[in-house]
Amino acid sequence: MSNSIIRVKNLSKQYLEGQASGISTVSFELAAGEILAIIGESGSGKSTLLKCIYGLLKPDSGEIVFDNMRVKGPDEQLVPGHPQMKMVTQDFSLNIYAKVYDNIASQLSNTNVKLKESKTLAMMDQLRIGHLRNKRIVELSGGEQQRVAIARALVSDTRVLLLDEPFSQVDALLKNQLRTDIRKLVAETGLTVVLVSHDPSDGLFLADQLLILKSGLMQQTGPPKAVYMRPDTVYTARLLGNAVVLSRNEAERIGLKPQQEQVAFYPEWVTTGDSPGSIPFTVKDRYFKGFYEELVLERNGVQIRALQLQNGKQRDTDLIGVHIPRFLEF
Ligand SMILES: Nc1ncnc2c1ncn2[C@@H]1O[C@H](COP(=O)(O)OP(=O)(O)OP(=O)(O)O)[C@@H](O)[C@H]1O
Repeated sequence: MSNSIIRVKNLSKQYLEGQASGISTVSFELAAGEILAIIGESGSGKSTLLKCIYGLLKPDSGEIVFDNMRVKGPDEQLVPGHPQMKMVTQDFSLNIYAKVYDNIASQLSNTNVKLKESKTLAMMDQLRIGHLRNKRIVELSGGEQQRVAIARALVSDTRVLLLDEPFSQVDALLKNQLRTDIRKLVAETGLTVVLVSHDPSDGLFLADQLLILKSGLMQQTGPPKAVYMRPDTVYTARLLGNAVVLSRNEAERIGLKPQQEQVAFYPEWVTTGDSPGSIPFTVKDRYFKGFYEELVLERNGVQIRALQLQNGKQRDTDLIGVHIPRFLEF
């Protein structure tokens, strides 16, 4: 990748000698203006990787290169990392008694007061927090504080923004708005973003690239749609789409004919209804989820899950015809 702004090569960081904790030989490249989402279950090493990229943690081996310059760790310089790379953590690290404007403006030097003011106001406009200018941080909601923290991180000509669980403190509606705002910001400014989330939908919606971590090891990277549709491992299929995973024997008991030892499919790949060739399953449970319903289905002692749109056409029957047109093999 010729225009990559961040290159991470064989990065390893173990906290305890001889024990698997931290990350091991992680490598990736990220082009300027792209969003990378690091996704993995709890304890998989997401924060460790982000802290190493930011320069907060000294890796045991490997390197991080920002714009062709090696990022220096905490043992090498007083303020580690790179000045054009900023991180927003879950606690936002804002001065809670100071006003919104001052929290943001404090990131800029006083040598040109007019420029300082115009940059701060422009950044506040971009993040739609201009009306909060004179409010103190303690008077803001979690979502508003999130916007201030991002504005604060970006105001000083930042080129790479690192976000640690950026949506953990906001409700679903606000989360959608913030995710859309971040995408817009990246499209308008060419900003590069690396975000860590335990919620795969953040990565699927926002990212240009996903990096899947398991126990500190990289499982797969690639564009969200490609990784979702062709996961390399059962772990990734479960993580991204809560896939149904069956052994070969179980798969055969519900009429599938796999070649490999494990089969996985997403619940939305299962079609229900009495189409030709469908196989009858017993409906064990129905979970109302709003615009769709999740069904737990059983045949020959094997349970699977399927989704049904709540469009008024579905019937509340105990037996249902099932067709599984596509499945993955591992
Ligand atoms: N300071 C530390 N000392 C010892 N072990 C640590 C330290 N920080 C993290 N670890 C261990 O390293 C592993 C990765 O932790 P990390 O915080 O990077 O995971 P994570 O994917 O960000 O988890 P979560 O989603 O729960 O925040 C875990 O096993 C964790 O217990």
